[in-house]
Amino acid sequence: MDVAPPKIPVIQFSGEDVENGLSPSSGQGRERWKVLCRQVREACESHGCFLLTYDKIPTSLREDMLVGIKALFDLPDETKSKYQHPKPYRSYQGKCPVVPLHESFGIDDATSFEAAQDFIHLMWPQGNSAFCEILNTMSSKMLELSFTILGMIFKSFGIEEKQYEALVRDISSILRVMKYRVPATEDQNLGLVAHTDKNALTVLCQNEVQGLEIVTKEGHWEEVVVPKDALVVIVGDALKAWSNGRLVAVKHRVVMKGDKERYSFGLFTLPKEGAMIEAARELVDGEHPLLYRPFKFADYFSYFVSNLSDDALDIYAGV
Ligand SMILES: O=C(O)CCC(=O)C(=O)O
Ligand SMILES: [Fe+2]
Repeated sequence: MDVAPPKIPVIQFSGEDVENGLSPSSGQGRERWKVLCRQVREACESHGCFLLTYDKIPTSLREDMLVGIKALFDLPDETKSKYQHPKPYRSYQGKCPVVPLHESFGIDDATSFEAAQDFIHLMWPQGNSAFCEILNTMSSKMLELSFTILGMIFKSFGIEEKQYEALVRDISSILRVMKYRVPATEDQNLGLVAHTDKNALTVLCQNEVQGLEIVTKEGHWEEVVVPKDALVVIVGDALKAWSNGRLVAVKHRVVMKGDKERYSFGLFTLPKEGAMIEAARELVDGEHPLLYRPFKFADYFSYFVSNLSDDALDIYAGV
């Protein structure tokens, strides 16, 4: 008898759950919050990702964002190519031979109005204040959500508040927006090559076109069927190292099927330039010996960019 593969966990919480969980006055709310924190941690331990429905990122904002992104990719190649950045994974990337279906931009700290404005101004010199506002609001909401999720993981591991505060101080973000074209032939349907995210935590949002796949613990590719209103949360290498390998940095890719273009965007939280990643003391003991030496995230990232190895974290920081 075939055993159905374990399903990717779906977790639901609301802005009210977050408030109740953190407010000192609500006993019941705090209990529910504890359960949610455990669900989040367990999903990150068992799958390295989960699907989330969360009402503080309204559907209308998601829709406006997707409309704006489509208009962005509809700009002439010449305009899009003006976005060049010295750091990897930011500059406009289009029709690269390895992933010809994929186009993307990466905007550092789009949560700052000035950064969002600079980007918009380069793409639309005549102005596009409506999309600037949407991009900035969406990034800020996604960053706040990322901090909430990181806080939930810390709480569930029983890690002191001070360490969480230090992590938050040391985090910045990149907003990446992506388009995947419809493949001309079925054998050329790879939208994005298999990889683990190098950053701490990724929160992804997509249009109705599915395509994301993850490698299960059993080593099989499994499609992530994302419900219409859900977000996808993915653990990256930095968080895996910080958790001393307790959380899984799940390998994933995008495979295009059907005849519709896929649009997605993700908020990637990552340690700031110069920040160190060091396994939390509470997560290292006799049963869980230290797996990764302390390292500077930026150095690890440079190492990855020049080697592009699948097991970069183990090779670079494994003890
Ligand atoms: O488009 C997607 O849903 C996935 C994107 C992704 O995995 C990435 O940019 O790292
Ligand atoms: Fe990814």
